[in-house]
Amino acid sequence: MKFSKLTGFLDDFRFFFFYLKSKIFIALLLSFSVGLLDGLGLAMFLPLLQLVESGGQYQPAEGENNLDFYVTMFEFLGISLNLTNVLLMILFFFSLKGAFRFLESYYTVVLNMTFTENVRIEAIEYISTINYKYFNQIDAGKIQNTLSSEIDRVRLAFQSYASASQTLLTVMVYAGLAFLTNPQFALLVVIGGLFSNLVYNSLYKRTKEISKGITSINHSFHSVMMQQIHNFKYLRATGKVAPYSKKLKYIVHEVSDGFKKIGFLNSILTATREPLSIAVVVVVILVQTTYFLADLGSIILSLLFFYRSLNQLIIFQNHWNTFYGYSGSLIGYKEFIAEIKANGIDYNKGKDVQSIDTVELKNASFGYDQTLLLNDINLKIEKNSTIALVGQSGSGKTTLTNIITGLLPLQKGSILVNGHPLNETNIQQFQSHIGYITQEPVIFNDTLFNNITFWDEKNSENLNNFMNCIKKASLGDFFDSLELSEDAPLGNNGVMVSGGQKQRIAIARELYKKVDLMILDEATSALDSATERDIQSYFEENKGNLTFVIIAHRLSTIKNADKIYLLKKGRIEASGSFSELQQLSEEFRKMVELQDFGKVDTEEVR
Ligand SMILES: Nc1ncnc2c1ncn2[C@@H]1O[C@H](COP(=O)(O)OP(=O)(O)OP(=O)(O)O)[C@@H](O)[C@H]1O
Repeated sequence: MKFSKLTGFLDDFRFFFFYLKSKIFIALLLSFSVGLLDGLGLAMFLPLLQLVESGGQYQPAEGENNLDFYVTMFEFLGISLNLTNVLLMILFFFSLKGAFRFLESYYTVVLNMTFTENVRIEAIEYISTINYKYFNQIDAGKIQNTLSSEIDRVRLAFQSYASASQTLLTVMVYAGLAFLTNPQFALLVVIGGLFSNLVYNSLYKRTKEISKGITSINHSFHSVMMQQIHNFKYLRATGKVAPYSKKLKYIVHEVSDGFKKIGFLNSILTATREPLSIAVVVVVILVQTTYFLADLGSIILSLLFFYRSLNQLIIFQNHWNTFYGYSGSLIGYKEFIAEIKANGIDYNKGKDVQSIDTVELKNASFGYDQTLLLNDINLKIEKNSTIALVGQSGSGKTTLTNIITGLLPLQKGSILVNGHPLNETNIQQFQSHIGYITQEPVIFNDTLFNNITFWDEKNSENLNNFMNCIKKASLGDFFDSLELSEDAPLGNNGVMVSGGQKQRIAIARELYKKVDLMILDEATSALDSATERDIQSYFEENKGNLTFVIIAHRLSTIKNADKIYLLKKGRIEASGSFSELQQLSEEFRKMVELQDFGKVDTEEVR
């Protein structure tokens, strides 16, 4: 094993040890015990052969035989070496080996499951720390693929690594016993092992390269597949399902080709190993019988150990190549976790937030790169006030709400929550007081009850609360029409409900949550006029009891806002009440005129 290989092996060991601690050593100890007990049992064949040879009376063999001490030890313990005792000892060692084999086998399952569980939990924890800015930039397919198939491949990598380590240890036990029996054999085992390793080295390298390739193709497969599902309606309606599927099929072929190549290399390894090891055994026998005059028992026993050792070596090499086959995923997973660590935030540290009273932005600037999308923003959101953000499409309204909710970090300036810097505040707690109703309502593939209560227990208090929110969000008629009432499923992305219903369900969820700060991002865009009026009147009723930040393209929604901010290219162009802004800003006046304000219309300013 070259030095770089050894450090690679130790690196992987460190990685697995991190998840399993001393469990790894227990598993290795069990494998060692199995090998040793097997060896001890086999070694009893030596006195057995000699007993048979000498007609029942044990006579230590003449010449080189390092296992004699073992036989003498039995005599020392007062166990006389007659045929019955030797046979009983053989039975004893192999029965004990059976018991240890059971422990080893079961413990290996425990080890695998503990590893998989710990890795999955770690991945879930790390994913929950990802900051939104990084999330916006990362390929969603990579996250999905890592969490599903890649983690599984990492599990398989560990499985083969553990099996390889266990068999390697057994190889060493047999080699050690062979060495004790006859050093020449041991030397030949080592030479044989090194020789076959040399032959297979390039195959290992190639397998590793292909495996890395498969991991990256798998990422793009998941990415393309997710997009197909996400945009299925569009693709179906515009006859683009088939051309898009072509992309997917191409990737499927590529993955399959990669696996075939690995399979081909594995087949070479499987097919050539036995002839190669037999060739080594033949040479060993020839050398032993021609040049060394060891006694027959010692030769047979050494060969037995030697052959077992080689067999184990074959198994080891198979596991090792399988490990290489999955090592691409292991590397990918390590890189993924390192990337997430570098882009993660501890959302649960900092000053506690019991409620949101004020949120203030001071000279706040933000950009994904050098280009600032928000520039020198100053605004203060007072408790129970309603502020509105207006401006043309792309002016920065959504980005500003992402800053207010702590989703995106500022590049310059500061954000204060209740007068305290947000970066020293417990963001998780702060966000738990925020309701967010977006242009695209978030619907989970679950029941109406779970969608609104976020999987709360279904007791009478929560059900009452749920029904109140249903009524307040004007979902009463919809609810009455449901055969399964609160248990009605909403389907994937809410396909079983209309756009307006989806938005009202999202509103009901925020009402149930009892928030301090409600962000409405064009919340009424999918509602019909009547429903819009209902929701509007709900906001009117709650105006003064709750803090609202409203992004509204329809100016009718915000005519009573306490303060309206007009955004232009990431800057606040003007601010004031509706009438103040009409006087202050030509642009706002035009927006009002364009919407023929006075009627509740449906046209949008974009
Ligand atoms: N993830 C992103 N990476 C880079 N630029 C982005 C990203 N998201 C938004 N932007 C850019 O930021 C600018 C402001 O976008 P934002 O969504 O805040 O505008 P908006 O006023 O809410 O628009 P609309 O009314 O159309 O929703 C746009 O120029 C947009 O291209």
